[in-house]
Amino acid sequence: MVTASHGLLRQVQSPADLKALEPAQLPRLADEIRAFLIENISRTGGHLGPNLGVVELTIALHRVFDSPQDPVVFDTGHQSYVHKILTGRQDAFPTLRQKGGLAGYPSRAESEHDWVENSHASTALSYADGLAKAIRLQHRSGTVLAVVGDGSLTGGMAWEALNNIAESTDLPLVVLVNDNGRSYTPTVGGLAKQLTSLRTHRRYEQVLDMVKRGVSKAPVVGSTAYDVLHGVKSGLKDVLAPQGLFADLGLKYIGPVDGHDEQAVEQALTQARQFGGPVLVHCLTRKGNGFEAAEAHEEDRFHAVGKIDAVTGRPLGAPGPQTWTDVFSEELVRLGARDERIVAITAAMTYPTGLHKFAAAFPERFFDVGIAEQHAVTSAAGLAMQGLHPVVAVYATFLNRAFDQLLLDVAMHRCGVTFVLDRAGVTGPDGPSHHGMWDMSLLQLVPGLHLAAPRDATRLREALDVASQIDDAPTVIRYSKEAVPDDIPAVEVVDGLDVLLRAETSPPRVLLVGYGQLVGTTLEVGRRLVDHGVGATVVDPVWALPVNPALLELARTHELVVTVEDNGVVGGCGARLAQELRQAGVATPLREFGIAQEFLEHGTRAELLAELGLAPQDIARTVVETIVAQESDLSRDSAPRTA
Ligand SMILES: Cc1ncc(C[n+]2csc(CCOP(=O)(O)OP(=O)(O)O)c2C)c(N)n1
Ligand SMILES: CC(=O)[C@@H](O)[C@H](O)COP(=O)(O)O
Ligand SMILES: [Mg+2]
Repeated sequence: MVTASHGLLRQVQSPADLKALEPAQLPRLADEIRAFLIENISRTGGHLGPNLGVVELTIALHRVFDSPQDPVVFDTGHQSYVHKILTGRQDAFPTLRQKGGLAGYPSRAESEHDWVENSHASTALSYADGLAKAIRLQHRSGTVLAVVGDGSLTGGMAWEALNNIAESTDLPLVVLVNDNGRSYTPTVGGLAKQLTSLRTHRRYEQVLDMVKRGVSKAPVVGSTAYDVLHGVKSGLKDVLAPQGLFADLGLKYIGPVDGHDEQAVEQALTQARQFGGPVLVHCLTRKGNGFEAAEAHEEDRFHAVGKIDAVTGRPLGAPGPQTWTDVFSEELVRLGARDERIVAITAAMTYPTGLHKFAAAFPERFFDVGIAEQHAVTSAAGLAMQGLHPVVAVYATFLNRAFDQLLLDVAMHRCGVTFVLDRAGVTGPDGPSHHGMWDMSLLQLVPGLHLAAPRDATRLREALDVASQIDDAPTVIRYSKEAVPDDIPAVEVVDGLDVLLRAETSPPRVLLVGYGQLVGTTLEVGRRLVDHGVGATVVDPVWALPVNPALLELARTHELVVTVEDNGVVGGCGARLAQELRQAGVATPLREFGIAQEFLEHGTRAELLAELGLAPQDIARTVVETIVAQESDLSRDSAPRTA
């Protein structure tokens, strides 16, 4: 939404328009962008805090660099709204993160100025390394700018890239570190300490002031504050040893620069771009800057908000229903009180995964490792080897990058580690790299792994208890982003299978196997079939892996098996059950329903599930069509063959 108070902003529809502005106009532009962000994101929801923190530095980078000839890459991409505002997409903001609307991350389909769409952190420097090498190799002009947050720098990939970048002297690459001291919560680890020391060193503040006042005539590029101080006849007596993580790695470093002083950032980026080799510009910013409610929000500075009041920042509407995360959060504290072997690990997502209650109750048994899922998993293996039972809580999609660690560091060593995958299945507004649609397919490859997809809170609690007692293999519990449904009781239990609906007709025709959040849908399908006179049995194995042999026996007595899961269909639980049926010689055909194995755009979870044909009525219709087709095949095959 663009109002009259955005007069100056309306004039800026491209980086060229931005470059044409006088420096004296930029503070007003920054104010208008902040107002625009608050007005729009308070209505749509989104990453308000991160974007309020990058207003000035995004203005500066688009005045210094010539996008898209100079590729600008955002790490994680959640902080690219200002970039979008300045590259001709202001009018689309009322559609942010909505189906068919503006993506919440860079989108190559939206703009030539967008490069990286993956919302998984710590990738930007590797992309930038490749982009810069290509420019150099092809003797093209252009300098790559990578914008990376302090949190994303705690990811291993970032250091793999820095290790390569640091050895080069002529790579056309500038790294802008957006250091606001936080991921959601304050950034952890030695890196955070290093950044803090750079940020708070007494002399650096004076250097900061000098750079700001333009006192320093000495080239600040390629030097630490030590050289700047030496080069400046400013009477400063102290000298600073060339210090700091980045300088020690051999990277040219400029900073720290006040990331809310647009001219200071412009000056630093100008010098860095001219240098002709890799330079790291360290900008200090505040997440949520300019919105009091965000800056005061202790938990995460409005990292990701729903619809809120644009003045007070308070959530609009009544508080939502209990979520899966809420149930897990409380149950883990109970489990931790009962079993002191339980320890918990997060990868910089304490609150989003619900571990904050466990952390408060058992601070010495809680570990935040930063955005470092691979490290989290193998560290968990170490904890398990010493007799503890780690619970690693991550969003399902982020486990992808730690698959090798789970397979070989945990499972091969028969370590009892429990993985709790939040946001499993279709998530919605965060788009293709956020849907938790890969884990069931990946994890069914892991020998010995147990995977539970609870259908309700009671099953989640039970699964967590069972998992905590399995100490010779990985256990996985997955649940979606939605509210937790009311309990769905079993009408009977057959060899570990929860029977939710027993066919009245004899023989029963369709065996419906539901998994996790879609068990409710599966039960609704069963009821529709029964209403149409098709005998249906509905079961929930709860533990999808290993496959319960009782499913194979039940399948023998039905004409068709139907599986319904909130996971990609390729390699999903349906595919795995079909394989087990074949291996057991059970000829009953199986029809899988799940997420099409494609990159799904953003939208609401309900919209996307319906689009995938996972609404109960659609599944029921397809099942009836399948049954009818089977009947006609049967009658054709059994009809006497005419000569
Ligand atoms: C691999 C991975 N793990 C977790 C996340 C969830 N996540 C999104 S943004 C974020 C914090 C990023 O912090 P930082 O890089 O400092 O950026 P800021 O939000 O502070 O601008 C996290 C943990 C993610 N996107 N990718
Ligand atoms: C950018 C990122 O990875 C997270 O901030 C994500 O957007 C949060 O998703 P939820 O809103 O589902 O917690
Ligand atoms: Mg940060």
